[in-house]
Amino acid sequence: TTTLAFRFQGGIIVCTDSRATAGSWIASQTVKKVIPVSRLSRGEDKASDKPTPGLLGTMAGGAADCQYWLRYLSQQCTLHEIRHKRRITVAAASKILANLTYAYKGYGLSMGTMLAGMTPQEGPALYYIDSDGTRLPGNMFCVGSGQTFAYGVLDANYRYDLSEKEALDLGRRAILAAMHRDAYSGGFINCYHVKEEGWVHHGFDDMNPIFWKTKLDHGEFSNVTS
Ligand SMILES: C#CCCCC(=O)N[C@@H](Cc1ccccc1)C(=O)N[C@@H](CC(C)C)B(O)O
Repeated sequence: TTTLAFRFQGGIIVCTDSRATAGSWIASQTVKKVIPVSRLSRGEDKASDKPTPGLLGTMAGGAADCQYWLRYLSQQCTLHEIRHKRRITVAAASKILANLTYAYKGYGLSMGTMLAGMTPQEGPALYYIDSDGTRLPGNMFCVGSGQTFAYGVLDANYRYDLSEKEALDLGRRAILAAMHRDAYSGGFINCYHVKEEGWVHHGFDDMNPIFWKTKLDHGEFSNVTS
């Protein structure tokens, strides 16, 4: 897995790959590793331009652990919003998950997650939470077996004042680099933009045509002979 998220002037970009593995077996190429955490989404979240209010969570590590506990978190967030009649803050949502993983520390959970959202109280907020019980606020995180490849691209090109298009393209290019080099990352590039009104899905695109187009149009990956 390769997942990334970064804050910039236009909100937060969240991008992931879609591969699940079991050793060298590729179990899936179509895993949805970004899930809406508040407002349990019903049905397909087609790439559209209308923002959906709420937070996004990302998955890396044990597939079952991530799927189970992010759904649990989503339910806890919904309960919070019912009881307090207002959207949960990213700080509070991440604390629910961090407290849960810390309670299970040593039991063998494997999860590396990020929570991203924009609330009136916090503005654009991004947290890293993992199964060790670590909870960190930050401006940029890359999580998963391909994280180092993604960091290389982000660290070389990130600026806070990127335009929305530049930020989306940078997020996708960083995931592409990791999908190319990391055997445990691949499949589709899943990309979201989180802003004031909520999140917008910007595509679930097969990496193959994107890789060859990047090579052709930008002369990158020139070490690769077709
Ligand atoms: C078979 C099968 C289902 C997937 C098994 C399964 O959890 N694979 C894991 C790798 C892993 C992790 C811990 C123990 C063993 C195997 C996996 O693919 N994780 C990806 C993210 C999840 C959300 C898909 B990524 O981190 O690589």
